[in-house]
Amino acid sequence: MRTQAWARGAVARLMTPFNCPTAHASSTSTHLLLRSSSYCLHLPSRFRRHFASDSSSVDSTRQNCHTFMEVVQEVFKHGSEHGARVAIRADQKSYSLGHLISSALDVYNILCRKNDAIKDSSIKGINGTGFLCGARIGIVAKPSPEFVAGIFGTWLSGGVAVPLALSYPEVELLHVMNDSDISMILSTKEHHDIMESISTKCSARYSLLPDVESIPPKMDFQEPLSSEVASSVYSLMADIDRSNKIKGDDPALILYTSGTTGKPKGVVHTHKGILSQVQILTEAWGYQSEDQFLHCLPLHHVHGLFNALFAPLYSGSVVEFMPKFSVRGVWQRWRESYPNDASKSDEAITVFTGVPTVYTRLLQGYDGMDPDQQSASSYAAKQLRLMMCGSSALPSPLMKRWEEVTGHRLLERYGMTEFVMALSNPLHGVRREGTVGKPLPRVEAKIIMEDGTETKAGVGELCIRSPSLFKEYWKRPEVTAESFIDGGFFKTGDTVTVDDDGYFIILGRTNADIMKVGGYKLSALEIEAVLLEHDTVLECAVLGLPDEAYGEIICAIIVPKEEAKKRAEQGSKPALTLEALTSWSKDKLAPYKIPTRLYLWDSLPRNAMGKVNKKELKKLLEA
Ligand SMILES: Nc1ncnc2c1ncn2[C@@H]1O[C@H](COP(=O)(O)OP(=O)(O)OP(=O)(O)O)[C@@H](O)[C@H]1O
Repeated sequence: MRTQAWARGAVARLMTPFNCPTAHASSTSTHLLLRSSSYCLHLPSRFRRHFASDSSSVDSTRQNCHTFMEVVQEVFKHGSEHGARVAIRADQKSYSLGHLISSALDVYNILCRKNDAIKDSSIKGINGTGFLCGARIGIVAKPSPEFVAGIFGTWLSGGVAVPLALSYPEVELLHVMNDSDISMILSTKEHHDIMESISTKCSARYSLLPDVESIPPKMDFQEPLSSEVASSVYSLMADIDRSNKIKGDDPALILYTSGTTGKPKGVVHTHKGILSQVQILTEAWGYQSEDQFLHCLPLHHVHGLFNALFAPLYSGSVVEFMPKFSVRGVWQRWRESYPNDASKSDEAITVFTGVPTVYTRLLQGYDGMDPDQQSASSYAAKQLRLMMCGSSALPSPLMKRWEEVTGHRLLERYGMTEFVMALSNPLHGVRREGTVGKPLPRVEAKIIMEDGTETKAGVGELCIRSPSLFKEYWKRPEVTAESFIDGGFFKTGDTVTVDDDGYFIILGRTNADIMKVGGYKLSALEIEAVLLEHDTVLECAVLGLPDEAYGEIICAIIVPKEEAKKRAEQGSKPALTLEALTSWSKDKLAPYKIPTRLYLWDSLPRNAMGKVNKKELKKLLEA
């Protein structure tokens, strides 16, 4: 029987003496390891349970867990097979949960070694436990196993992980780092120089994330971990856990909002909240250990982090990172998964989630393919189990076209940095276009009108209560206090209504998408949805601009489709005029909803999540 090299490496690394409070506890298990002579025993079959669908014992122990890391530890403890199963794929390599944990323990060691320095520079005001006492650890890495190990290692150490965007310009990165008082930055070789220099500027420590070892290509990934290695790694984690007990209420994560309506705010999530959220998503969307996710989203927002990473890992699914979204790459990956001969590859993708712009771009790519490739692509996409969309409104024409091409009626859901996901169309049942469905399990939603009273069917502000609600805005106690109404419901700032069957309709951000025109309150999202039905329109953003007579006037910024642009260039005329748009809109929109100003642009400025910052656009247009 083979001994797994990575696991032996992990054990060797675990023998590194710690200069931290947990060192003594940990050394007990390292002594045990020193005495073990064989790593080749397999665990008894009763421990070889299925990762997610296993029945009694894993489930019941999981229910007693208060943190995501406790769940990871439980799963690892309950079966060596689980530790050896592929959890992540990236750059043509596969990584098991065991590899991730082993690397997380390395990160723990790094943080232990720099413990005093980290604590010195960590600020008060956060009630964390563990040896890091809630110090913020910035994680700057592309979507990769190193990123995941960085988060796990931070959590094991009692730190608060702050995933940072690689796309941020230096000023913004510095703003977030200074705002969250980062004590230490963990990054990878690729970003070494810039991160080292930035860490100096914000007086933070800096360290490289250790490389995560991958499963050797020829190794059967189902081969169980040797029992002694598995139990040694587990007992070390248990030691850490005993002496470094992290509580469910402790802060675990700070994520920054997209900044669509103002300067990004740091949102603090607890361990308990994170665990609740992954359980809610697993239950609602049927995530399972057979699932394989193709992940092409940034990891500093909830969509990429929870929906496409934490919840799949919790469910025992495989997450395959495609760090740079590529239209061609996604279609190709689906075609490889399901070659057009009724076969399915072992690594076939089953779940995909994206923002509306991702689906728009995938359709553009599809339109550029030859008929054979189109048919192979449609066939392959149809075989996936689930395709989801969210983070901004999914326009009806896009939803319809996607369904024609792939057979998938996209599951649209609604979420926010502050509570992750709250409303969703169903996995089974009617997915209603133009709506974001109903509250997820254990989530409560109510609509509060301007006078402060609740309405069951009218228009008002959506308020959410959920076990996954954030703890607070980082260092903004007044803003936190103002964001809640009685009973602990969070005010989302989104104006919504419901249809006759209780499906929620998002009318938009109250302070960016709700326009006040001549006494009417209008939803920019509703008008955008109609304009997108026009043959010429590829993308659009509708917003209100100040006007003396009407309060605001409706302005539409339209990105025309390529063919329309070409036709217009040939005829030396604009792709669309305001007159033409007005006449086309007459039987689709009430007269007071028809835009009175039109701009034709080549593209819309979007952030990493594909969102348009209307506040910035307004400033630009007003100027
Ligand atoms: N399916 C959806 N349809 C319409 N809007 C959505 C949908 N999903 C999310 N959103 C919008 O995204 C918002 C949440 O995004 P996020 O938490 O990133 O904050 P933001 O509003 O973009 O930024 P900030 O809070 O900094 O202004 C929601 O409040 C809502 O306006």
